[in-house]
Amino acid sequence: MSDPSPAYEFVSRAKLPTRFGEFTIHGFVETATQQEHVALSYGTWKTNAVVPIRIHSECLTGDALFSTRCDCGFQLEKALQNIVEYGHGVILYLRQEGRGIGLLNKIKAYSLQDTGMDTVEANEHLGFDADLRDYSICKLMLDTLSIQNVELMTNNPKKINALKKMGINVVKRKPIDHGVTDDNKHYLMTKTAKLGHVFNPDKLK
Ligand SMILES: Nc1nc2c(ncn2[C@@H]2O[C@H](COP(=O)(O)OP(=O)(O)OP(=O)(O)O)[C@@H](O)[C@H]2O)c(=O)[nH]1
Repeated sequence: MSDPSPAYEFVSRAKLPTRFGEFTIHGFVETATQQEHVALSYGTWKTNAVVPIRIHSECLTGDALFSTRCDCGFQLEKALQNIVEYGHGVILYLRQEGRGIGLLNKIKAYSLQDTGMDTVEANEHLGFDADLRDYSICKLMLDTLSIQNVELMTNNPKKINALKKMGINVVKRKPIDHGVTDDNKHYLMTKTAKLGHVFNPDKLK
């Protein structure tokens, strides 16, 4: 009997010079949905090294359109800088916009937040769970990049648990609490109170 088709596949890689330094971009696809994801790697490492990584969920508004409603763009920039300063590392950029509800639903959720709901209430009002993300593609990405041990840049314990469950050794968490603005303070407080995020309370004053 032939093997069932894999859930995810590596497709191709290429150089990606950026404002921060020269990365390599690695493309992956989810076979069932054809959803595309990328990993950005910088530098080299030995297989058993502890590699600094960030798992970053797509946020078109923050990552590409300079929105200050969230901290996403600031975190992405800081992670790229950290990796270049460190000399090597990886961003796993997952195309799970709006914590998995998609761009247009995120705009609907923003619209509800403009009327006073918080980020969790808005998702639920639209009929979604607060967080629909799935991190399983990270295993193929990390295997493809020969990474077993990581230092994870995050404030989100769910990402740590997801990596541990897939057998990745999370040696350390590096907080990434950059980019607090008057526009996103309430959002970050809600994530801390309702979504389990670990955030330095002094930064939210
Ligand atoms: N539904 C919804 N999604 C949002 C909102 N604001 C930002 N997002 C999405 O939230 C996700 C944030 O992703 P990340 O920054 O990787 O994840 P995180 O859970 O904040 O964890 P860390 O940043 O690693 O601490 C992105 O997919 C954004 O598009 C919002 O108000 N509603």
